[in-house]
Amino acid sequence: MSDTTPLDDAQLADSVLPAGADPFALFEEWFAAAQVGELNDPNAMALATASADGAPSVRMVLLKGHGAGENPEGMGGGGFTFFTNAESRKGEQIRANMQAALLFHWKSLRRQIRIEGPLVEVSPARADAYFHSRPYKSQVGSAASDQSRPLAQRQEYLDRVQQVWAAHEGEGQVPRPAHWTGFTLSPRRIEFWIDRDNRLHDRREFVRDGADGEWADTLLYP
Ligand SMILES: Cc1cc2nc3c(=O)[nH]c(=O)nc-3n(C[C@H](O)[C@H](O)[C@H](O)COP(=O)(O)O)c2cc1C
Ligand SMILES: Cc1ncc(COP(=O)(O)O)c(CN)c1O
Repeated sequence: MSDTTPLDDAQLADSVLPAGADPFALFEEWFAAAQVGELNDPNAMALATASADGAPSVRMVLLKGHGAGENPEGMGGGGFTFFTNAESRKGEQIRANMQAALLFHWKSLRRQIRIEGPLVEVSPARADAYFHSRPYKSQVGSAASDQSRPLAQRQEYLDRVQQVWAAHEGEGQVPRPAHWTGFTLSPRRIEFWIDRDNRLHDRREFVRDGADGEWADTLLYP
């Protein structure tokens, strides 16, 4: 027989996602909690892109810049930035269709954030700065990788790694490959989801028309 004990006060409590909140501020709050509560890569997020004809694909990337202070190509309005090889599969999809969706799921916190909007490439100066802030080993690994293209055998990649390593060891940094860059998602929709007992979850979405638009928010049925 099913459990028919009455819902308790915690389950019947109102939403913990305040109406009229600033979604960037709420993101910062949850992201800070994830730094403490999530074991590995609290900045890991799924990045969904789609081909020109609308076929979606998704993979994990790391968030490397975020918040109201992000300034996608001078349009302002904040954003969420990741870096990648623009000649990869995702890079080709982004070139064909400059929009994406991001998903954070912090399992230990039982929280999810979904973010959607157009993408803007970061400036070459910012891509350089981020690329050179990475450890030498990571610079080498990225520069030697034709990300997402077929590799006949792993040794081929390892040989390229050795070559790039030796070529730039003296300077201690690798020139950034022109195709290694970053993109900032300018959010048009941000949704916060928090687990509540018995699947009586709590969701609030924030939407705006443009990078300089006002946020409007509403609760959603879980
Ligand atoms: C936790 C995690 C973080 C990752 N971060 C990145 C990243 O920031 N940039 C990146 O290009 N690939 C990253 N990767 C690898 C991608 O998931 C993916 O394998 C790669 O970018 C190729 O994707 P594509 O073929 O769709 O272009 C990460 C993988 C994991 C599991
Ligand atoms: C291929 C690749 N590129 C980039 C990153 C992002 O991390 P970082 O820039 O800190 O190396 C990762 C992290 N797993 C990765 O696997």
